[in-house]
Amino acid sequence: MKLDIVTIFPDYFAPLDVSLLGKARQRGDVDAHVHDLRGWAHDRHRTVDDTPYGGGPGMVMKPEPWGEALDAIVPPGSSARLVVPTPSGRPFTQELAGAYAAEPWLVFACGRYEGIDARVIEDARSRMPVDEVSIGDYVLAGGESAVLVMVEAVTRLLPGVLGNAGSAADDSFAPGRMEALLEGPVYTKPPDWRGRPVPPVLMSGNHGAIARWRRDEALRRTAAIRPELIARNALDDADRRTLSE
Ligand SMILES: N#Cc1c(N)n[nH]c1-c1ccc2c(Cl)cn(Cc3cccnc3)c2c1
Repeated sequence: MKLDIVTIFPDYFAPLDVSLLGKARQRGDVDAHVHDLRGWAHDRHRTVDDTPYGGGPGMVMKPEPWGEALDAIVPPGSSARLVVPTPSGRPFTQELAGAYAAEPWLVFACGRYEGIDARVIEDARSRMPVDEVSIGDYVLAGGESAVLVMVEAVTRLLPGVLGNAGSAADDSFAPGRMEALLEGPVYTKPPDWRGRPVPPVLMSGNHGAIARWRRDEALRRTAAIRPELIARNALDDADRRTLSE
């Protein structure tokens, strides 16, 4: 996968060089590049913002630097999808992360201030698919944190990145039977810690009993914390018995 990120804070993306994503980059599984938008701002002060037409608080990101940046990064006719974080975007979900993981090339536009001049998105839509996406119902100061979240959620789904292909498939919101159950508790050594034992079933070696216990814990946790997700799952009689306890 090819990733391009445009931002006025390139240092925000130093985390892309660590952990699993860093290894994926070193292996060449992910070809990621971070671009400083100010490289396409040509005045002495590298200005990227100006006052909003119609008045109002704050500043708006000028269209010219963005237009030149996207022209330079995405040549006409190439196959990039532009993803623009915005508080008013469609929700970023595990399903969307899965769709993005199948894309050959994602370009992320990180805005700041009160947002990017709307004509930038309009112009980009004339030559590439554009998604305006929000990572949640809270307010950030810009798009960088959202892009870090989306890049992590997407690249961990790429083959070989996790190093354990099965774990992405077992995610709380991965497609499949447990597609919307919250993760249950996990344990590791020691078997007893501060007088707190690991649930014996997990050391029984009975894989059927372990799977049932894990699903029951996921059902109980989901019913307690996100009851609205229960209906999104295909429940069997054993599940319904657990939830009725
Ligand atoms: N994704 C997402 C997301 C989220 N979930 N919260 N905030 C954002 C987000 C994304 C992009 C920008 C850009 Cl560009 C500027 N701001 C600051 C701002 C704050 C309030 C109103 N207008 C602009 C952004 C906030």
